[in-house]
Amino acid sequence: MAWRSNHQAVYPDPSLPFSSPGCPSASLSISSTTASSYPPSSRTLTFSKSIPIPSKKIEACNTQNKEVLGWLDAMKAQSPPRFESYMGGVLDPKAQEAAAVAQYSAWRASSHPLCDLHVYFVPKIENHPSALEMFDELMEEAAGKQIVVFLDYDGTLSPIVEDPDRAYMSDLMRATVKEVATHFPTAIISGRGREKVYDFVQLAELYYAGSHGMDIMGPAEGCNGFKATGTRAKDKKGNEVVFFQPASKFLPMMDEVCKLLEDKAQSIPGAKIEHNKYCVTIHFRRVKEEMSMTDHWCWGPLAEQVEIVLKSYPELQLTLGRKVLEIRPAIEWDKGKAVEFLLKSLGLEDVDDVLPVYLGDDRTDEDAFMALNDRGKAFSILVSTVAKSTNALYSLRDPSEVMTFLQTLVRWREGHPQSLCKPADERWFSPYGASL
Ligand SMILES: O=P(O)(O)OC[C@H]1O[C@H](O[C@H]2O[C@H](CO)[C@@H](O)[C@H](O)[C@H]2O)[C@H](O)[C@@H](O)[C@@H]1O
Repeated sequence: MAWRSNHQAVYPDPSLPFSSPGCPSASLSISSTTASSYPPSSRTLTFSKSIPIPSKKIEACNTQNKEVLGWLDAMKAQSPPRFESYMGGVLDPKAQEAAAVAQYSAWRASSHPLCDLHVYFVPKIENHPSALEMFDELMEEAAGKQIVVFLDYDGTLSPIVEDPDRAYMSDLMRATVKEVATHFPTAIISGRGREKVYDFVQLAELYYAGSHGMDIMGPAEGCNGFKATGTRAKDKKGNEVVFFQPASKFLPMMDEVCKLLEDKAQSIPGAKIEHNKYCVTIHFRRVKEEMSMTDHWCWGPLAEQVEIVLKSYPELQLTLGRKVLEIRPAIEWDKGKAVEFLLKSLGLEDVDDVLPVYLGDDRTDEDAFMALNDRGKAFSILVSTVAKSTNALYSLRDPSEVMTFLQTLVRWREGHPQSLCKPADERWFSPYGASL
């Protein structure tokens, strides 16, 4: 396993033409190995030291630390951005809304005049057509293949909410996912701890990969170089299951880091530290973005605390999500590797016979989109209400469209009982049916 010691944030989103207020924009530069494509395959982005940061923005973020400002700027790029015209200046609210609507419809149309035009707020846009509108075409590709479904949790199966402990999925979504799992091998791949995401989903029919894929429960036999290690157990059929945890030796370190951050965050209103086993998540969503007369704590000082802790742990790295910074082991393992691992473990790696479908909303899902793109035949679907730079080929707006898509997939499967999809592989079993 290759190790990385990397305290630069990975996957900031120099997204589209937009920059956000508050923290500096255009302060990121992509390293030479990655500049040709975004998101880059090696994911080592560096922050430019040369671009001056306006003092007003430094004040607003209440930090002068350029590295921290870079993190915050990249984190903000994950959220719906404000629209700035190329002529300079932020558009007024009505123009912003119009720009957002025009841009989004261009982004997810299968073809659109804006795609070929450079207009003042949309430079050029790649298409990520709606997976619902393209459904029939997609299913032509699926003919005769075993579909495997991979689902992210937050923002995909459950709507994004202020309190991460209350990110419930609806009963209808649960019933839909359950139906999906009766027809297709299905796995949930989440940044959350595996047990936590299972508590939300409560379905025994699925595979679960928590901590951004660093905590997988699956078949024990291992395959293609992945030696199955870890705690073993038996499922109901007597199949041996294994917990695959490539970062297991980091657990004491993650406990330590979580404790340190909890101590630091307790005096910061709105800050929340979430222990996701092999990943510690620092939530900014309920922290004031800028300092005010009454709030002396804001994003800048919280991020500075994160930096202080991170500096003492060279074996860990920082990643970004939707209003979260995350600290995780600097190992070469991510959601993309987890997808590959699961496909291999399930004997479903055959590119010609198997069609993986991955739905996710976050920067961390880009690793899975990239892995599937590398594989060739797969459907990668970004869930987003705004136009974003992504490796996904298709898009869906929100969890409600995700549910419609999954229901449509189930109905399609029911209408094609013989001609499509192989019978379930004997090795396909539910690890959560095991008495653990
Ligand atoms: O991989 P995922 O299943 O998408 O998990 C990614 C992170 O999701 C959660 O945070 C996000 O959702 C919260 C609830 O809606 C929201 O409050 C937060 O701002 C979002 O970033 C989860 O709490 C994190 O631990 C996951 O890493």
